[in-house]
Amino acid sequence: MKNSIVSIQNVSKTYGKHQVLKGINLEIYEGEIFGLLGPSGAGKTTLVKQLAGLEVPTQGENHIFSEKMPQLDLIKRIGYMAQSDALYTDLTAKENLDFFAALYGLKGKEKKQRMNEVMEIVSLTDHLGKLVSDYSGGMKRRLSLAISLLHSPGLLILDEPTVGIDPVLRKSIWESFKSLKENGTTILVTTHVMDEAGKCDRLGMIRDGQLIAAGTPEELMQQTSSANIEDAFLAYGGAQV
Ligand SMILES: Nc1ncnc2c1ncn2[C@@H]1O[C@H](COP(=O)(O)OP(=O)(O)OP(=O)(O)O)[C@@H](O)[C@H]1O
Repeated sequence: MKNSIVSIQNVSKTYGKHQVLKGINLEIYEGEIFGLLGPSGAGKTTLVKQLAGLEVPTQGENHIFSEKMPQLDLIKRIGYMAQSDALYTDLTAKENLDFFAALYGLKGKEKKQRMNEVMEIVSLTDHLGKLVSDYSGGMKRRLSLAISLLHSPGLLILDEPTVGIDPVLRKSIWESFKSLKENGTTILVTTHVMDEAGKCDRLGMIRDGQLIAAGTPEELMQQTSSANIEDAFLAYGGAQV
């Protein structure tokens, strides 16, 4: 039996008169890399923010680790990387890491070890002492990713983590996702990049607030007789992503 880590149960969200999410049902299982794909404005960020505990649904429920969100204890077990970096630019990377490590209750040797490990994963070890204002866009994304990993979360939610990151580094970041997955971390990632979508264990295609398809990349391509994910998405009625 697969262990469900994320359970989205009939979730809808309305802002004023605008219904942004429409009756979404989805299960994400332990150790999966699940990709959420969809055009701009489809509702991906709205959904992942709910899963990170930053928003609540208008209808329906989200359960993480079998418990109803939002809940402070659950939030501590989730790593979240938002679409825009939430960094203190007038501090160094190390000072940023120190700040977030303190929020997660990391101290002493453990803190130092985790800080080194996460900076190693994102290849920023040599830039620990640099002011974040002197970081490039891609370096800031990587630092945000390092911060989301600090407390070794069981569920990692990444909203377009590789925007502004060059292909070589993107490849190495995806390799780290794979090793995190092998250690049991469940990863939910939103993306526009088709090549990344193909690396996910399963994909969910979202359009106009509705989940229009979910399955492995192979299943989605087979069901639509498509040669690639982009064509499968278009066949499901998705707009250009
Ligand atoms: N706080 C809010 N108040 C009103 N409307 C909102 C709010 N947040 C999101 N929306 C609207 O909800 C819709 C979905 O936005 P969302 O950011 O979830 O899309 P997305 O799929 O993540 O897009 P992108 O790929 O561009 O990030 C958009 O029309 C957006 O304007």
